[in-house]
Amino acid sequence: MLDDEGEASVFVNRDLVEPDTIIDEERIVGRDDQLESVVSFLKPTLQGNRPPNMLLYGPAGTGKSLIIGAVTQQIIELCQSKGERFGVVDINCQPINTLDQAVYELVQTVAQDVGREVGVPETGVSTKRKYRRLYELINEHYNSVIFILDEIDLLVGRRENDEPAYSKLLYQLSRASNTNEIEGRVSVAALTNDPKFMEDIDGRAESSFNPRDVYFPDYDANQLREILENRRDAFRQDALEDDVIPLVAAFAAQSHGDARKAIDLFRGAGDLADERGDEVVTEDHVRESQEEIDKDRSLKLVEGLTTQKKISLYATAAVAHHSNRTGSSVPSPVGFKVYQWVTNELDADQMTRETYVKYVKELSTYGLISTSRKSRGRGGGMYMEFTFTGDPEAMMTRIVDDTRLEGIAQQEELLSSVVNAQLKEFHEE
Ligand SMILES: Nc1ncnc2c1ncn2[C@@H]1O[C@H](COP(=O)(O)OP(=O)(O)OP(=O)(O)O)[C@@H](O)[C@H]1O
Repeated sequence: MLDDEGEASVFVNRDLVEPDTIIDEERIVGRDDQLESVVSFLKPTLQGNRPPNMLLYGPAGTGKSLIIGAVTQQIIELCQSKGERFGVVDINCQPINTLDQAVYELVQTVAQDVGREVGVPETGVSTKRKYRRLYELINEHYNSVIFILDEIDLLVGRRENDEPAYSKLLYQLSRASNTNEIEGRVSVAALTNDPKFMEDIDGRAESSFNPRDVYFPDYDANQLREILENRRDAFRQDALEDDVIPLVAAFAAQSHGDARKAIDLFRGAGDLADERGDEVVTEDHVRESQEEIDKDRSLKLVEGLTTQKKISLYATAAVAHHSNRTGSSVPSPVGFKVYQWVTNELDADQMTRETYVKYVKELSTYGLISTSRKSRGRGGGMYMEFTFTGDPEAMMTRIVDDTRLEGIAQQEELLSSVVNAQLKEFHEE
C-alpha cells in the first residue's frame, strides 16, 4: 500500500533527464561551432538589422532545436531590456498536413504568445485570410520576428504534382518583409533531418528563402558521455554506478549518436531502479532498459498508427522482405506501387505518393527505418530510398494483427510477385 514516506528515489531532479526540458547553456556540449554560427547570424537583430534565413540540418537528436531555442531565448531577453519585442514563432510541421493548417498553427502560436484571440476560424476561410491575421498580430506586437519551422520537410501538402507546401510557406514567409506585409524584421529558420532538403524547393522559394546553412553532425560516444555527465545531478550523488554513463553513451552512439535517445535511456535506467526499489542504478538496469526500449518502440509504433500509415509501412516492409535483389532497401516509387496494390486489394482509400513518402519518412523518427535521397541519374529525378534497421518481416507480422490486413497476408506469393515485378520495372526504366 502507499504510505506517506514513499520510496526513496534514485532521482533528485528527474526533470533534467526529460527530453523537453530547456537546459542552461553550460550544459550544452560539443556544439560550439553551431552556437557561434547561429549567434552570428541572429546578431543583426540586436542592431536593428534583418538577420539572414537559416537552414539547420542534421540527424535526429543532434541539438538543432536546442541551439536555436537557446539563442532565440537570449535575444528575447536582450530585446526586452531595450524595450523591444522579438517574436519567436516556433512550430513543428510533423503533424501538419496542409499549407492552410500550417498558417493556422502559426496564427495560433503567435496569438497565444501575445495573449490575443486567434481571430480566424480554423476552417471555412481562405489561407490568405489566415496569413493576413498572422501579419496583423505580428505587426501589432513584435518589432522583429523569427519563424522556426521544425521538421519542415514533412510539410508536403496533399496535392500530387503541386508545389510542396513547405516550398510555398518558405516563399511566403521569407518575402513577407520585402512586400511590407510584415513591417518589422523577419527571418525564417527551417530545421530538417534531410541534408538534401533544398533540392526539392521550387526556384522561386529557393531564391527568396536563400538560407545560411548550419550543419549538426551526430555525436560520438565521448560527446554523449559528456552530455550525460552534465546531467548527472538529475540523480542522487551516490546513485550511479561508475559504468552507467559510459554504457548509456555507448548504446546511444550505436543508434546514430542521438542525444535524445541517450537521455531517454539514462532516465529509463533510473526509472527501472526506482520500480525495483534499488538504491543504485547499475549496468543491468541500463541493459534491461535498452531492451525494453527496443521492444516497446516497434510495438508502440505499430499500435499507434492510423490504418493508412499501417498500410504504407506494410507495403514498404513487404518490398524489403520479398525483394529478390541483394540488399533490402526500398525505392519509394516501388513502395508506392505496392502500397497502391495493397489499397486496391483492400478497397481502402489511396493517398498520393507524397503522402505515402511522408508517412514512411515519419517512421524514421522512431529509428525503425533510415531514409536517403537517391538520384536516378541524368534527368531521371530524385526518389527516397528506405532501409529497415530491424527485420521487415517481424514488422509485417505485427501489422497483420490489425485484422484488415489479414487478407493480404494470406496472399503472400502474389504479394511477392507484385513486389518483384515492380522492382524489375523500376530498375529497367
Ligand atoms: N549538445 C547537447 N548538449 C546537451 N544536450 C543536448 C545536446 N544536443 C541535444 N541535447 C538534448 O537532446 C535532446 C534532443 O535535442 P534536440 O531536440 O535539440 O534535437 P534535434 O536535432 O532538434 O532533433 P529532431 O530532429 O529530432 O527534432 C534534447 O533533450 C536536448 O536537450
